[in-house]
Amino acid sequence: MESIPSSQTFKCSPSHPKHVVPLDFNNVPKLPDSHAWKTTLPIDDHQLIDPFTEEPLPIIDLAKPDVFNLVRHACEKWGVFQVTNHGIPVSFFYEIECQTRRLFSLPAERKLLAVRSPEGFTGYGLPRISPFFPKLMWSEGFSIIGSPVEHASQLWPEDHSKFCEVMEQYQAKMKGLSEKIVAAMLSSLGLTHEDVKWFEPKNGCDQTTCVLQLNSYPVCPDPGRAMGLAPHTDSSLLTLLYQSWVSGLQVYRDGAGWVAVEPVEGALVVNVGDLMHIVSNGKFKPVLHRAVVNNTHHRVSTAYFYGPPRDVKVSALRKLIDHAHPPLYRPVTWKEYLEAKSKHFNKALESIRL
Ligand SMILES: O=C(O)CCC(=O)C(=O)O
Ligand SMILES: [Fe+2]
Repeated sequence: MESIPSSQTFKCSPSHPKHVVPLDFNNVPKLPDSHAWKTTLPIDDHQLIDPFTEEPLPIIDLAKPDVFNLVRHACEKWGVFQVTNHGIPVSFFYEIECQTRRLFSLPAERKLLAVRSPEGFTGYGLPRISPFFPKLMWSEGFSIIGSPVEHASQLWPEDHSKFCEVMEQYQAKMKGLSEKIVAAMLSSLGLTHEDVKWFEPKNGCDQTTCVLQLNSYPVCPDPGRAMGLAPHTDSSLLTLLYQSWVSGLQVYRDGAGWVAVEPVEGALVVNVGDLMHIVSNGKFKPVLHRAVVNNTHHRVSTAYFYGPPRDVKVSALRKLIDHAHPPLYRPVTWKEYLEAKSKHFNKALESIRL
């Protein structure tokens, strides 16, 4: 069984200049040294069930009557589950996948027209976690907050309206579903609407700034030595991930190693993020996950990072605190937490621990 490769060992000080652009993956016949990770990553060394409990990764039908129990179990034991019956038609996922593939199939020089600026949050570029690792990842991304029109018009001066329309519709659908799943997570802990008023829009004004991240993992000449996306937890309350039909996502189970999250048609993967861990006062675990690559299929995924309104201080919910369970972390806004993450990465939670 593979020991956990890097979440414990990677450096917390950025070792790359911040503004490095992705490779032109189509023109690299051999894995360059910059992208060859030291350890061979046995990509087949993962399992489909937890070998200790023999439990498969939970797939939860949101229309089931016992959904709260299932959600609570999944969030406490796994920090990740897949959802079906969520109300978003499969045809819509095909549209988002089609637009995502359309973007990443553009020639490298065109994608570079929409590159994310060093201080920016949106546009085309490397995975944001790249500075924390000694090697580069075999992937490229495109980040969207709200309307993607600014960068999309750089990619397709004449022909970006369909892309923008699909991306905006997708964000609206993901937001609605995220609200529903967060409510289910909190209800599963015995909390009511009254206990969690903070994630509702104030004065009719919605101040959430969720991020839609399109990921692309091109076909790789040496997948056993490359890394698609290095191990990390998400900084969100939760993340909704659509991973198309190509496998690649793996989650880490303590003592058991990496477990593959196999694509299920029409299902979405739900990751518990760091902020949900704070809100639940440690009851729900943020899932450590990574993406591996392959030498036959170009994989894409879309990750929607859902968080609280910008100015809200996130802290353990009052009903979850008592003498035996004091608050574990100091209150932080999403912005403050992202700053901690960009400085301390996998030690960010520790850095706000009380
Ligand atoms: O592509 C995947 O399966 C994982 C993506 C992911 O973890 C992320 O974008 O944070
Ligand atoms: Fe992630």
